[in-house]
Amino acid sequence: MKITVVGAGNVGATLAQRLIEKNFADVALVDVIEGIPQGKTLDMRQSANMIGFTHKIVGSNSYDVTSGSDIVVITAGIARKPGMSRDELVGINAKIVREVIEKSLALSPHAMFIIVTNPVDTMTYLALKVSNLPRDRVFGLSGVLDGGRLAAFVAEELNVNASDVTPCVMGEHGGSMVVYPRFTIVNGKPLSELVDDSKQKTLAERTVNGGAEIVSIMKTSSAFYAPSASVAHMVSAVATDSGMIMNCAALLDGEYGLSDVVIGVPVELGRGGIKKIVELPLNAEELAALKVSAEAVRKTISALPK
Ligand SMILES: NC(=O)c1ccc[n+]([C@@H]2O[C@H](COP(=O)([O-])OP(=O)(O)OC[C@H]3O[C@@H](n4cnc5c(N)ncnc54)[C@H](O)[C@@H]3O)[C@@H](O)[C@H]2O)c1
Ligand SMILES: O=C(O)C[C@H](O)C(=O)O
Repeated sequence: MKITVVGAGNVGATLAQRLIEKNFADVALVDVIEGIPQGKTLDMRQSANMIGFTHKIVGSNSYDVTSGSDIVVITAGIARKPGMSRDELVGINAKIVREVIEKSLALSPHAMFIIVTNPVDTMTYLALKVSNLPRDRVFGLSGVLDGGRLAAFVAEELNVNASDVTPCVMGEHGGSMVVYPRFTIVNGKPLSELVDDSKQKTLAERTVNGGAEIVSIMKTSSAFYAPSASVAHMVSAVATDSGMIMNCAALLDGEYGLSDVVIGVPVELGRGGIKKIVELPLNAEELAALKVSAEAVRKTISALPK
């Protein structure tokens, strides 16, 4: 297997490290900044003796090294600064994502694309349009990360391990994201039965603001450890054909009564990408919140440069 990561910044380089350390694929890392992907991958190669990986990792400013990739992860782009919303990045990042898709698809026509660049739902929609690929091969990082945050906060609140929590966060990777306590399971029990409404609200609010909280603390960068771990988790599901259900930014075609919009929904991941979109039995209030979220994404999609 061969995986390309485009963007050798915080998320991209950390992801490349996580992937090569998993040792199930060769990795190519590409960036526009001269020397950065080359230097970072040389550095990683010099850890093979201690870590024990045997696959190859290369870095370049040219797409030649990406040829024949099975998976291309796009992390190239600008990250927000304190006080900004992810949507403010739409114009600048759309140009970058368009260029990356065109260049990488030309050399890896059978690849699937995992989009990380923000605003991710809209960038995934753009990637689908530019590539003209089916929706099973183009999807984005959202609910795995947002769910990871919810799991961390629930674990702190209930004094359990984060891995005891199966979180459920759907919708936009943005201000209208929806946390579903009825579908968030802690050691077999729904979160809605374990904490009162007010605590559920607090946990949901912290999750929705999870990215902004980190930006406001770090000031010069946004999150990258949990984001890179989330993408590595998604890539592993594809590589091992696990069929694991993960919440990803996916194009809807009638599911949840929505079409021609990308939002976070549970999907079954395996070889070939999205095997199936899972429709949870949402009640009227839960479904209404998802529809509001889809409208927020549609608004950002309408701001894409023509
Ligand atoms: N979807 C999510 O959940 C999620 C999570 C974390 C970060 N993000 C987003 O991912 C993106 C990257 O975040 P980061 O923290 O790694 O930023 P970063 O600034 O550390 O790295 C971005 C890299 O992209 C490179 N780049 C820019 N234009 C390029 C191009 N045309 N071709 C190739 N490389 C190019 C830059 O040189 C830089 O090295 C941001 O848009 C951020 O908001 C999304
Ligand atoms: O918050 C950001 O801008 C980066 C990313 O989307 C995140 O949620 O950490």
